[in-house]
Amino acid sequence: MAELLTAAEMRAVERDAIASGIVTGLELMERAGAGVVDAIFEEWPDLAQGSHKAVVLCGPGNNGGDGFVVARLLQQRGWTVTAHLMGEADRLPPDARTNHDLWIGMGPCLPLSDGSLGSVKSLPDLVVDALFGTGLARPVEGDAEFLLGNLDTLRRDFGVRSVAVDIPSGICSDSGKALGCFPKVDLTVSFHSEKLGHRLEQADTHSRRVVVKDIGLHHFDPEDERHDHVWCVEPPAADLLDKPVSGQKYTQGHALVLTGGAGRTGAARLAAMAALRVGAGLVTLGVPQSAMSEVANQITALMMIKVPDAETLGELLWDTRLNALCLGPGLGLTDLPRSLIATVLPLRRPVVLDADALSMFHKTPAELFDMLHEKAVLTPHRGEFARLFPDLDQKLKQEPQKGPAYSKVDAVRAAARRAGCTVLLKGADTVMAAPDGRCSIHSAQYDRAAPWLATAGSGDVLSGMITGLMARGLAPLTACETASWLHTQCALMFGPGLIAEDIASQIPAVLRDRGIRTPSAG
Ligand SMILES: NC(=O)C1=CN([C@@H]2O[C@H](COP(=O)(O)OP(=O)(O)OC[C@H]3O[C@@H](n4cnc5c(N)ncnc54)[C@H](O)[C@@H]3O)[C@@H](O)[C@H]2O)[C@@H](O)CC1
Ligand SMILES: [K+]
Repeated sequence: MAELLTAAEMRAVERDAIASGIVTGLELMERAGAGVVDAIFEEWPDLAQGSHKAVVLCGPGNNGGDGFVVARLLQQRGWTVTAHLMGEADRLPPDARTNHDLWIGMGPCLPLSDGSLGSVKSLPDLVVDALFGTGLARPVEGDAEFLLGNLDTLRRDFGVRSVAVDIPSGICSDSGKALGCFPKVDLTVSFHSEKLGHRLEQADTHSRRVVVKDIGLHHFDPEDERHDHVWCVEPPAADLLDKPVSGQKYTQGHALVLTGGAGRTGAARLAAMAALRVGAGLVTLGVPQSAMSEVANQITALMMIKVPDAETLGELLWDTRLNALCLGPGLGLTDLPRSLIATVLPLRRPVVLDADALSMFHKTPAELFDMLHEKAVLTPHRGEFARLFPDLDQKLKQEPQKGPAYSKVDAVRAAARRAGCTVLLKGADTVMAAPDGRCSIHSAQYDRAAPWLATAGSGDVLSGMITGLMARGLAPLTACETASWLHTQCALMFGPGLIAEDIASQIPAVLRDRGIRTPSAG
């Protein structure tokens, strides 16, 4: 998986490299600027030919320094470039100052003003946003705010292209939140690794695309035992999803999904089908008396068993082959579900709690947390998260006044620690964390945007996938990562018109696509 860095981690990587003597800050800045120019020409090959006009907006820190490198390299390609500096050249940090001084020997450097983007009669072909990067500390105001706000209009109405250096200015690189205003750019070019802010919140609304340019720094090792890095979920390895050729159904686990009463069993059936499709050997629905005939009429490969009360469930779970459970989808909010949960959790078996199983504890979250354990997974959407962790949700909601802002990663890590289990907070930026601090983000954004996944029952399918993967023996966080990727991939494979029933039906195609062998090929 690919690392996602905070600003502090990025600074530490840079500091270590400079201290070791393998590179200087000035060399890193040169590589960063050259990376931006390469990315511009890769994105728009027509700009690589001939002479064009660029405006480079340079801020008061090293992001601005990168901007001066870009200005110089474009000018050397025969472009007409104007740089605009926010603040005083004397106050630039040393490497940025050096690049500023190199630039003023080559072309104009004007103070940043509300006219920096030119007039309708003299618009540039390209605007480079190098105002703020990982050092954004407070909301953007004044002329910078005005200019950034205009970039989208220039793109839409006049075809002016825009590129952000490192991150669109105004977006906090640790949280993805806007501090004041933010631009909408065509392309963002970051360095070394993506930052959290490229994946959190509505990241793909401020940049249509992000590319990362290598600047010769050291990457973290995914096998590193340290728990403080955040990882971006990537496609799971085929052998994680494949089944052993000689296996029989019990080697792949037996999941139990509990349904609600009559008329409310659809959500659990969706979850159960998803658990079966991701490869659990057997999946049984635990059904109250009132819903027995409804469920019996709807299932074929799934099995069912009557679970009228907590006592029956307790007896059923003497069978330790029932090795993963799912409670919540359509379960209801009465006393019965509460007693079912109180029966399941002390057994410390892998379990997913979703939907009603979360909401029913909104007045007494501590009661739930006391029962949870490290094999449990909570899969709240934002509303359910707010009910269980109101203080964390409140912090997350607050409009930030300084950077780095409190992020979804901070909130989900705190939630996992408090609950003592893995927590997965759903969204286009799904954040999942284990109680020991390990954390990943699955991003259904940019070229993996899957808006059709926002459909009734979609979350139930995700819970079922996690349950099925845990039945197959995956650890909770790995099951969450794998399921989030599969869930989105199924939606992308199906395309527009997707409803919840379609998601799990795409799993075979997704598995084939991942290179999972068919028996005949084995
Ligand atoms: N850390 C690294 O390894 C590298 C960093 N590089 C560049 O350096 C950038 C980080 O540089 P800096 O740490 O100097 O940070 P920035 O250049 O992002 O900004 C910091 C400066 O902006 C001011 N500032 C922050 N928010 C403001 C606001 N809202 N209004 C007005 N002024 C504000 C700060 O007081 C400070 O002067 C990266 O984003 C990247 O572009 C690259 O040169 C490559 C290597
Ligand atoms: K920027």
